[in-house]
Amino acid sequence: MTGGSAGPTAAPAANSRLVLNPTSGEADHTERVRRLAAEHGFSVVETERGGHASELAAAAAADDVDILAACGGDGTIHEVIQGLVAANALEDVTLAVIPAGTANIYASGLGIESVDDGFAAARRGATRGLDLGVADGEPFVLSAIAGLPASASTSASDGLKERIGTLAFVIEGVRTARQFDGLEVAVDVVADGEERVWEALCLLVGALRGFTGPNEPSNAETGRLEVTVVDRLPPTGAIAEAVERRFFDRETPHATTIEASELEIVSLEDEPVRFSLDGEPREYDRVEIGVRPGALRVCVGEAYASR
Ligand SMILES: Nc1ncnc2c1ncn2[C@@H]1O[C@H](COP(=O)(O)OP(=O)(O)OP(=O)(O)O)[C@@H](O)[C@H]1O
Repeated sequence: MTGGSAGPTAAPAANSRLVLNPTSGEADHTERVRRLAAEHGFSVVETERGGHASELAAAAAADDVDILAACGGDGTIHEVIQGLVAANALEDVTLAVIPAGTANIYASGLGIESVDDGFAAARRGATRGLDLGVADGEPFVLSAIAGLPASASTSASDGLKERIGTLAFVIEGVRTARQFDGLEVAVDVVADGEERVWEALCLLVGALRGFTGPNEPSNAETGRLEVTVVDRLPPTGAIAEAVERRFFDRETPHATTIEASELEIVSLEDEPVRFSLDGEPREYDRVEIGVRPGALRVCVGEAYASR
């Protein structure tokens, strides 16, 4: 029997590979994902250490893989995309996302809430070209946040992360804001061809707009970054306002939100600016942030299409 089109092996017929981070989330997904991957025609490569997912993604591109699935949390997706960008392979490879991490914010935004959803989306084959943020040459899919303690993005409790995703990172940042003195940066933003310069306390740059968690609409197809700049103010209150502005869409007097195609951030202090890039800590004395519109071809779930 050759099998009907409804069978799990019907698609993808292409050269499909899955990069599996066995340590993501509860680290109990490996066996099941391996079985489902085999059923869906994906060969599997496992990461052995931090950063390995980037190398495996670049190797997949070199092997002419058409559909590359990233199985893990947002950190794994971040690394896989880094590898594809480094290999200059974004145009040749379609990304599939199989959520198995603690925070699966990107998957949620794609309408993919489970491992099964991820494989179903890959099989369905509906794709979108989504915007990719770029900070100092490094791609990010969710956000670049400066002005929160470096630990904020990673210290939120797992339960909190699971429930409210990105917001947890920011709330944790606000909670621990007393531990830092504030950010002194100059922000130069190009929006609609006009240039604006701020001295800011806190900066939230989203590649995906309104990307607050499950059930929230997302839009990564504007070709623009959503930039929230918080004026210099006593830290805790100002950041809380930024959070309200960014995540609850409330008007706040000290935060400005604009859509921009590029921005430059320069530290006005002796030390570099600490960023959280998709939850990963980074430091820059000066950084250019831009966007590659529609650069990432991604399999989306049915929930995404219905938005
Ligand atoms: N085999 C491995 N052993 C240890 N760490 C690994 C391995 N493979 C990948 N990593 C690291 O795992 C992290 C990615 O975790 P991921 O986001 O997928 O899962 P997570 O459970 O959601 O993690 P987080 O708590 O950071 O959100 C990255 O920092 C990556 O470098």
